[in-house]
Amino acid sequence: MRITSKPSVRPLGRAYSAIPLQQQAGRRYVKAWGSKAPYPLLTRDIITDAPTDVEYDAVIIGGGMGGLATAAKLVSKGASVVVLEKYLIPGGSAAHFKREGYTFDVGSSMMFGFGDKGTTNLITKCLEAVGKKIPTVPDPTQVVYHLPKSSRFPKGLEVAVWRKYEDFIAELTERFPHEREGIAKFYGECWRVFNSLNVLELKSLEEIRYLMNEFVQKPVACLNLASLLPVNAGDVARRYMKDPELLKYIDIECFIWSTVNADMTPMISCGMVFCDRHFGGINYPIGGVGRIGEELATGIVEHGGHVVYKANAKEIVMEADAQAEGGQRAVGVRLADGRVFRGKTIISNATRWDTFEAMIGPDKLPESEKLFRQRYKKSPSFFSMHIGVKAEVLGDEKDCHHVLLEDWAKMETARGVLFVSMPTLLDPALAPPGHHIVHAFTPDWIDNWQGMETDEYEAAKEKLADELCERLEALWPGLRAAITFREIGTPRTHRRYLNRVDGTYGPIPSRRPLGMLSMPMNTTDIPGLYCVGDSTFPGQGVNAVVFSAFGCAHRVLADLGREPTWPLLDKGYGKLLAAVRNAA
Ligand SMILES: NC(=O)c1ccc[n+]([C@@H]2O[C@H](COP(=O)([O-])OP(=O)(O)OC[C@H]3O[C@@H](n4cnc5c(N)ncnc54)[C@H](O)[C@@H]3O)[C@@H](O)[C@H]2O)c1
Ligand SMILES: CC(C)=CCC/C(C)=C/C=C/C(C)=C/C=C/C(C)=C/C=C/C=C(C)/C=C/C=C(C)/C=C/C=C(\C)CCC=C(C)C
Repeated sequence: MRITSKPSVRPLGRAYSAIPLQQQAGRRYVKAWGSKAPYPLLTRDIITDAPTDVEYDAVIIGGGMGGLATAAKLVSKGASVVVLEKYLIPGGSAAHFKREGYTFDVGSSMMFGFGDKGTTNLITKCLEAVGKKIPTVPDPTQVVYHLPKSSRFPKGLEVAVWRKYEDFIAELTERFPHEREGIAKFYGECWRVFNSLNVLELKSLEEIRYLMNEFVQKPVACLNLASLLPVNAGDVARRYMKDPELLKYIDIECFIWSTVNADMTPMISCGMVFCDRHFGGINYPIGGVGRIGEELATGIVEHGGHVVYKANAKEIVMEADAQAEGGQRAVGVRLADGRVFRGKTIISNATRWDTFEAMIGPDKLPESEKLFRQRYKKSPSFFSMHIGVKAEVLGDEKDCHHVLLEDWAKMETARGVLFVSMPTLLDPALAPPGHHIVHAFTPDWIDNWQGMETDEYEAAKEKLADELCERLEALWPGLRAAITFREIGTPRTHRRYLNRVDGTYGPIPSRRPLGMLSMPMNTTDIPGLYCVGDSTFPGQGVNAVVFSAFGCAHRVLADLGREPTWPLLDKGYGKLLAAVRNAA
């Protein structure tokens, strides 16, 4: 057994440079190693420059899903765009990396938004914007829960969330037969949300002309959503269900994607997640999650945009502007190497903390940002193990995603919930023949990893990884002995390679929120500066971040005069929206 302990995200390894290069879309690509499929993967031969003597319509800091999806929508409308990515590959926390024949997803492998109907299939739609499509494999389940033992469930509560809604409801009702009606009503409310979302054209809620049109054309859907904006899932769940164990189940249903319990989770997000998994389904992109970012980056370049790697944004350049509120405007981005990219608009895909504190200055925080920091705090990061195992240890396992929790009291504590993704059950070419990938991760705080000497840090990583492997053995006995490769990442790894302060995955409410009302959208109090990604409405998750990108691109296009708007009304509406958000 070979166990290594290296950072989980690094440049593509040496093995890949030996593979014959293909020229595609003006860039260099290699064929994926160990696979016959023609997946293009960026090599180290990457693009590191773009013109600095022009003013772009948009300069985007960060090539995560938020930045790339915004760029894709903008270039598809003819805007000139440059994406500045600090790292060597596109995709951010939704990228992938290769080791010894394995293609590992950096984050989890559970992909929403890949459906082929409705309006909420946002990943399909943003790929389409730049003429791309990725084949996917349907996941038979979203997730299988392995939850704590109790007097009613002496072996533990196990629930599979089947792709087919009726199968899932039948399984949950079988576990809680006395709550048949409540279960149907709660998930029925989720469908009311989803069906409303799934008829709207999803664009910027900060643009009045679009919003009024949607209200006129789909009044019932819009009123439904408006009434649910301040509502949290826990309140709706308790309205219909009484069994404390079932309510805990609803908590973990929310926790696995919001990292908070149902009382802190907005009902609209809940409706989106709990129904899209059955409507569009969970679908895995063949070749790995990182294919999404790669295809988007290629499409952006094909549409005349630029994606620049090794571009470390250090400062958002401001200039005096008598027309702008506050007298200053964001006009460019200065990189660590001194280059300045100027733009009519500047969009940051970095977290709010990395954007405002690090690139503008903690002493220049607008009031709205101070308020945001009182209401939201950084979500935990993750401790993650990317493991290669001999295939036989998984037996006849079919389900890609599992969640393990042995004690309800630990659900919201560090290292409590253990998440598992095994994407090779859907795309075997991601591992060498006869092997599978087991990616196990658990929420963790950076504080647990600070102030350690290197040896102590390495030993702590190995110790925790061993403990998690032991927990996995409850489901797959013999797993430890079947490991052929193991690579460990801590919150420090996430901070370092994803440029996220404390390794956080975005904001979580620090007090009970009014649903989504107080989440900031894409505009900021700094004229010319927009934010996109998981620290904007509606929060964490690839599909959520892509929605934030659709909103951002639409708002920017309206401000550039490339989408119709009603300027006077629009301005007043923007102010009203900000006032409601700040008061919420
Ligand atoms: N469903 C899933 O399984 C899954 C998997 C992975 C990720 N996710 C979600 O994706 C979301 C993240 O998406 P996102 O787009 O908001 O963020 P991201 O972290 O993925 O992307 C941000 C990008 O900005 C870059 N960046 C940061 N600072 C920079 C700087 N100063 N200069 C240049 N580049 C810089 C980073 O390198 C990164 O590529 C997370 O919330 C997570 O929940 C979900
Ligand atoms: C006035 C105003 C403002 C308004 C009016 C009314 C209206 C019209 C409204 C509207 C609204 C809207 C449109 C909204 C929207 C929303 C949305 C789209 C949302 C979305 C969401 C999503 C989400 C949240 C998602 C998420 C996901 C995730 C996070 C995932 C993750 C995963 C994981 C991590 C897990 C894993 C697991 C394992 C491995 C097991």
